[in-house]
Amino acid sequence: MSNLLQLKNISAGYEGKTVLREVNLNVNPNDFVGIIGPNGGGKTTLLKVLLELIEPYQGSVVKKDGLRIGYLPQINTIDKKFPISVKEVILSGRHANNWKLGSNKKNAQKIDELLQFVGMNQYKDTAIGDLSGGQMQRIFLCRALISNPHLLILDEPNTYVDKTFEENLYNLLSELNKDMAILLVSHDVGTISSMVKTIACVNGGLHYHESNKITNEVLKSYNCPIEIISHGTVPHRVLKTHKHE
Ligand SMILES: Nc1ncnc2c1ncn2[C@@H]1O[C@H](COP(=O)(O)OP(=O)(O)OP(=O)(O)O)[C@@H](O)[C@H]1O
Repeated sequence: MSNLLQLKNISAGYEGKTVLREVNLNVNPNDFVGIIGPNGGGKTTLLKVLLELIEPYQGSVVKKDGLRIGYLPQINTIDKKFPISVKEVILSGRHANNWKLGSNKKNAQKIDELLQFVGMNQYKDTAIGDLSGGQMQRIFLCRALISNPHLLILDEPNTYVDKTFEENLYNLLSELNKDMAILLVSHDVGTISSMVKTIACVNGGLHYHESNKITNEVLKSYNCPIEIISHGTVPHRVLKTHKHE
């Protein structure tokens, strides 16, 4: 198959409660899909299904043979007190894909290359807990990349990233997208629209839009009145006053 990955008619949730209903999604090489949706809409659950961290109630996940996935989790799920160095965190990404780089020398070279890529060479031996949220996120990006993935999955990568690195991150992602497909979960609807190629709205079901234009129709699947405004080069979103049922 030419798809990297297919979700076929997936329903999934927790303890018998359904969060995702009849979701279909195809991911092809060089796709760049922005995943948006309201809080609790099931975006992270969708990623867990893709990563086979939870088993769906119904449907199947079909992966291309040998598919390697790099995953950057939401940083608030990470225990900052975990006693492990930057270098060790990056290396731990190899195991996620059973990916062997060979000699220690090759590992060290690859780590240096990745740290250079995110501008953090001097932090190789620092304890992960001593980094700021933004720095930690960059290290977890290196971890996601160490196995040369075909598909990179990012859950809210811009939550902690400082403004100076944010633009840098988007440049890095468009560079990476030349070699790999990217799925990016973000609340920042405006930013997502300027970077991604297509949009998936996840709100129990999944609505796929073959374009990166955020139209009224896309926003309707959010069930919140959102307006996008542009401020210099960084678009913002505005929520009008509204009540959730
Ligand atoms: N481990 C869990 N056990 C039970 N319920 C869960 C678990 N994880 C998530 N949920 C519930 O599943 C629903 C979807 O959560 P999920 O984290 O997938 O949403 P999300 O779209 O990623 O939200 P957010 O934008 O807030 O990150 C929520 O109602 C949440 O409370």
